[in-house]
Amino acid sequence: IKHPLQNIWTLWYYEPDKSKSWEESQREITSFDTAEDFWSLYNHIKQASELRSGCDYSMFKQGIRPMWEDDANKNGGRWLINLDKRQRTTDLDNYWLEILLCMIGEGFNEYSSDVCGAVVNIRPRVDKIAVWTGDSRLHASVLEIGHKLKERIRFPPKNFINYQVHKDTMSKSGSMAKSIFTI
Ligand SMILES: CN(C)c1nc(=O)c2c([nH]1)N([C@@H]1O[C@H](COP(=O)(O)OP(=O)(O)O)[C@@H](O)[C@H]1O)CN2C
Repeated sequence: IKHPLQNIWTLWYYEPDKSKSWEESQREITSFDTAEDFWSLYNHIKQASELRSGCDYSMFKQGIRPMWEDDANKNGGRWLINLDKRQRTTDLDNYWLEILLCMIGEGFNEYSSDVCGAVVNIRPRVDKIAVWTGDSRLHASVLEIGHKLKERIRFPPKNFINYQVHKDTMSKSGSMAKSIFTI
């Protein structure tokens, strides 16, 4: 028999399309709820580093759309990892896979219920990976998730990741949204 996961997860793919709204360009690929089905999906699709600039993968718990406005995300925020160009060939795919495995394996322990999903953005200058949590006011939970994230992907301790509230990211002026935590 297959190894069941605690949650059902859905993979989304975003490709910029001038003729469509941002939301219409978010395409639901498929959902899975066993480890085996995760691996068949993962081995079947392009690696994040092979996507064209402007594209995203998102993996969220079934029923949560990969957007700020979803009820599960609207009071939440994200731990944001910025990767420079060089890291696209070295770290991007490794970090992304580790984060996917951590999420589907409920690796954030008692705080796994606060995790909504993760997003990887392939961009011309800086690629980004983010873990989205459901309530930015649960500071203990947010911080635990952040520390677990850095530990799991073996992020260099001297490098920092920031937690941004989605409401601040939505209203950001310029490229830098406010961060409420930096670890
Ligand atoms: C429902 N809705 C429209 C809506 N809901 C959303 O949840 C949502 C958007 N729109 N996003 C749009 O993409 C632009 C780039 O963000 P980016 O995160 O790709 O990052 P870059 O600026 O391309 O690096 C954002 O500025 C925003 O326009 C992003 N986003 C998450």
